[in-house]
Amino acid sequence: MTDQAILDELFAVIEDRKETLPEDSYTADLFTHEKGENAVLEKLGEESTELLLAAKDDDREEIAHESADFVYHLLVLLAMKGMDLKDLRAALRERR
Ligand SMILES: N=c1c2ncn([C@@H]3O[C@H](COP(=O)(O)OP(=O)(O)OP(=O)(O)O)[C@@H](O)[C@H]3O)c2ncn1[C@@H]1O[C@H](COP(=O)(O)O)[C@@H](O)[C@H]1O
Repeated sequence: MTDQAILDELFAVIEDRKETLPEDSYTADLFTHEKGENAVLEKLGEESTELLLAAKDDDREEIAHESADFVYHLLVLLAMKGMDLKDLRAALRERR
């Protein structure tokens, strides 16, 4: 993946997992979880807490790691809601 396009490429992989539901995919597990969307909502809660703790520790490596975990789960949530990165970009653009 190129750095510039990494979010779009990750989102495309997430959409593919949503469509094909491979057995060995963590992403597919989130889409088919018995808790429904609560599975990804709980992960977002956990990841945001882990991000806050990393920030409080001033641990830049951990901040980057937990931010990536959070963004990945955020993209899964957008895909679950039938939304995509265009919605996120549009919301950000409206604020400029
Ligand atoms: N970017 C991610 C990604 N980020 C986080 N995660 C998973 O999210 C979970 C995070 O939960 P936890 O914080 O509890 O994780 P942990 O293992 O306890 O520890 P840490 O991650 O906090 O160190 C872990 O299981 C990670 O593997 C991800 N799982 C998949 N992807 C990407 O999604 C795509 C599809 O992956 P599969 O669905 O696995 O095919 C691939 O491009 C992957 O790189």
